[in-house]
Amino acid sequence: MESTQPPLSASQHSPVTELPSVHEDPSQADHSRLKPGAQLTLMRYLQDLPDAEVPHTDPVPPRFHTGRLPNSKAGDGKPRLLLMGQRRSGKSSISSVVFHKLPPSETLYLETTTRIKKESMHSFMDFQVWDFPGHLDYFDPAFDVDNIFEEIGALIWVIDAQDEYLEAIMRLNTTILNLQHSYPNINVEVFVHKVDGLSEDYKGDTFRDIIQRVQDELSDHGYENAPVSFYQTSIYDHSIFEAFSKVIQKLIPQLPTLEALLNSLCSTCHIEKAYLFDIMSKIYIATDTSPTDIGSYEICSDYIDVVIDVSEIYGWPRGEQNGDDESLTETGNNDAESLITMERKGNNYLYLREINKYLALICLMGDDSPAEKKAVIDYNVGVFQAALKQVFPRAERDAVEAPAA
Ligand SMILES: Nc1nc2c(ncn2[C@@H]2O[C@H](COP(=O)(O)OP(=O)(O)OP(=O)(O)O)[C@@H](O)[C@H]2O)c(=O)[nH]1
Repeated sequence: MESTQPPLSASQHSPVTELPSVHEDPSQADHSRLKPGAQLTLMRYLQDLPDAEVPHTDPVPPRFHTGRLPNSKAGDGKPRLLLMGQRRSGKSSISSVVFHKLPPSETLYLETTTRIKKESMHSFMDFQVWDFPGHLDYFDPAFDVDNIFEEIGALIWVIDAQDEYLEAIMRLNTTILNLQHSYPNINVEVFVHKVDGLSEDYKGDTFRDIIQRVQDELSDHGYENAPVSFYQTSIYDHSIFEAFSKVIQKLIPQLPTLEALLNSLCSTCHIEKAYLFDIMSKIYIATDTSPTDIGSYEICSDYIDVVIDVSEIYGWPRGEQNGDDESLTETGNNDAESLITMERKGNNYLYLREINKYLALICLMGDDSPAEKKAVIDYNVGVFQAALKQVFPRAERDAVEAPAA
């Protein structure tokens, strides 16, 4: 990794450790069991640059993940997140709250989905969200199953925890078993949803019961270690964003690189927790590897809301401001930054820096990170920002080509 600026440390002015190399996963090399479409992964969507392609026969592993699978064809399709589950389980509500900022209470007025609703999301990576009607039997011969599941990123199965869930589990298992031969690598993400209405004890019992039933039934059919993950979610708190963050993170091949960069930044600047947020959806696409607690995510997520609200009032059209100044057009915009104090078990600091058009870095700092270190933190975050440009070149290119209106 080439960096024009040597980084500084908050305590001693020593360089930040060099960016780690991330090698291609050899287990991904053999996909002969899969249908051609299933061989594609999200990587190729992420950085659709000609120079990001890695020839299959290249004996030298790339130093950084390139955003493309060696055997993938160049295409302009987008990875899909499929939202499936029983009627009224909350699929449309989830999509509306996370991606359209619909206030949760207004989901009461959402109409039943009668046909597959396909939406494209444009952010640091482009993807599609397909919202399925609850009653649909997609394994009916009338449906082109390959067309639905071919370029899928994740299958999100929503189960209403406040309702009778046995049939939902049965349909989920049927779907997993049907898919396992052709698409064994699909991530199945089960959202045990609407947990807001349940008592703590009942919530835990229901969650465990659902996991047990799904796993038992799958192993009865000889399918051990199915790639299924479970989350407790509700649109009335941050849990749905947290769950979506984890789903999306699995689709980002550069995640280990991002985590290593954030770890490095945290240790150099004495930051307790750092999140890289997708501003539009408030999904965090990476965080450092120190333990995450929902509380720190909530603080950061609320802070993004404040910053967005303020910038909507006082913001300016950045495209016009950039002019020809190369240092500005490189990142697509001026850096927006702020440092505020918060009363939360002492003097904690929140530091936000807009990284590019799509991403913002938010850091949570404890007592030992007072404002006087801000210059050093600024500098190191600048180094982090420069490194990120190499990890997500496409986001930068978009920011230059299509400045925000
Ligand atoms: N308590 C609670 N209610 C929720 C939650 N999410 C959704 N709901 C409610 O569940 C009801 C059904 O939500 P929808 O999003 O329409 O469900 P759907 O799965 O899209 O339904 P179909 O379109 O019929 O397949 C609505 O009244 C929502 O307000 C949640 O997290 N908690």
